[in-house]
Amino acid sequence: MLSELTANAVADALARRETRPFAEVEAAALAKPAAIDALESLRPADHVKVIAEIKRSSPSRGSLAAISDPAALARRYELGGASAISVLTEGRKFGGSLADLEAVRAAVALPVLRKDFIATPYQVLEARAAGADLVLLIVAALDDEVLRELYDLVVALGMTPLIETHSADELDRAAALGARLIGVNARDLSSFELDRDLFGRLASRFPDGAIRVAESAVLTAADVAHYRSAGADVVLVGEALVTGDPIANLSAFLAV
Ligand SMILES: O=P(O)(O)OC[C@@H](O)[C@@H](O)c1c[nH]c2ccccc12
Repeated sequence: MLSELTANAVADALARRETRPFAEVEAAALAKPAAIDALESLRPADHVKVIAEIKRSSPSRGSLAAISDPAALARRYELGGASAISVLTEGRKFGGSLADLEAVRAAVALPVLRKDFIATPYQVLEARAAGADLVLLIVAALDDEVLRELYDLVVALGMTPLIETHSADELDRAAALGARLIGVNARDLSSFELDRDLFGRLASRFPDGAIRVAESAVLTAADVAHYRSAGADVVLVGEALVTGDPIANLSAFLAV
């Protein structure tokens, strides 16, 4: 079942009146320098890798941090050893924007993820035009036909799709796409409840060769260790980094 949050965000995306014509965004996307190869940056290593997220607020946690200068925060993430930066671009619930992503892109050499409720090709083109290297696609939000269309477009534009799942069935759908980078979100987008053990229960279902990302619910190094021992190659962390000292937290997480 589609959560209310996801359903509303997808409805917003589908209903948006675009200010820039499709052809113009497409041309801007195609004119960009090539995207960074995020599969290379996130390749499994003998240490866990971190995707560090820029997130002002969320429906489950309310306001987290003001973040007046996302570019400065992204530079701290880079300095602290993050392997990629996630930028929430959803405005209504998460307080983000594509302008945040553009500012981050200009400030760091790391791959940048557009984290949003992506439901249309227009949003994918917009992501590339803003300089994104990765695009999040949430399996629960998309039927297989649209998921395939968006996945193929992300790849055709030279970007990497991060496929978000929250159940065995969704993980199987991600595998059927041929996804190389798959996340399990510990947060249930309907109830907002966290289940740190979901990743571990699903870990054996990841397709061979896929990079395994544990998303959400990392507050301490012990949480990172928990995910790592369950098989995570990468952890995606928001709250702990925007509310705490990002450099100190990153160094603790990377030492796991
Ligand atoms: O702040 P946390 O618990 O570290 O979580 C980060 C990230 O996983 C979370 O922001 C997220 C994961 N999937 C999403 C989909 C939409 C919006 C947000 C998200």
